[in-house]
Amino acid sequence: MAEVVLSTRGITKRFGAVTASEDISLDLRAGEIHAVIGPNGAGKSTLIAQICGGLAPDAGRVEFLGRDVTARPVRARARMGLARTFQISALAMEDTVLQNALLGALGASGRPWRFLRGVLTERSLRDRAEAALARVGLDDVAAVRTAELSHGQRRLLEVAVALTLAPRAFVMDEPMAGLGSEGSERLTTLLGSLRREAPILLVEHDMDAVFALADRVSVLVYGRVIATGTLDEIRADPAVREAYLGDAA
Ligand SMILES: Nc1ncnc2c1ncn2[C@@H]1O[C@H](COP(=O)(O)OP(=O)(O)OP(=O)(O)O)[C@@H](O)[C@H]1O
Repeated sequence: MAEVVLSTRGITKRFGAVTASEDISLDLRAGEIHAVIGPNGAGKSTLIAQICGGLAPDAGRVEFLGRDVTARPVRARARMGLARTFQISALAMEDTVLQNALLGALGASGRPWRFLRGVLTERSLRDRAEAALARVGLDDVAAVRTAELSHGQRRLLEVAVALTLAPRAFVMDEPMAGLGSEGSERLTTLLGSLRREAPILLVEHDMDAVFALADRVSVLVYGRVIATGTLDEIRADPAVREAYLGDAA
């Protein structure tokens, strides 16, 4: 079986009376896209926040590249190669496409932000940013202000920013949200090829994308993983059919 790159073990998080994550153990293996699906409020965002370091679990641990990273902050995990894309865009809209990619490359280099001005002329960072833009097909709009991009292009730029980290794993929070069919097809093709570079934990509502991309799926309901398996296993699982997919599955 492929190496486990990222995992949670018994992650639990409570907000008052609500248990948003209950004893969640998940693995992301080399080469795979592992989708996490679940209805609104199932606890997907809370899970991602604990995996990426924005929220500390009440119990359990997160391991990345064989290390316990539970106590490490977001930036430390990012520098290890844990690349996250956001549900709500974190791009600087007034900056150009290339500048956004450079900011990602600078963050990955671990250097302080005051070196930003020098970055525009520094070859290695520029190369890294330009390579990431080419990888997602945005090299021809590198000089364009990010605010002028279409929604779909911004999603691609987010992936490019994540790529500048030289990622060892991606965590993607609803990358298909708000995309039309052309945008989703383009992003689906890109994500399908990215799994060879680094595995993807894909939190996604768009079931077409999940069915097209996922090697395995975990179904989250009321903070618990009720099933993990291949698409066929998930489709056939009676608990999943009842709780989430309904008879249409
Ligand atoms: N900071 C918080 N304080 C209190 N309750 C919270 C907090 N964050 C999340 N919750 C609760 O935890 C549960 C899980 O929320 P979460 O946002 O993780 O779900 P989700 O699956 O990401 O939902 P969606 O698909 O709507 O984004 C919900 O009942 C939510 O109200």
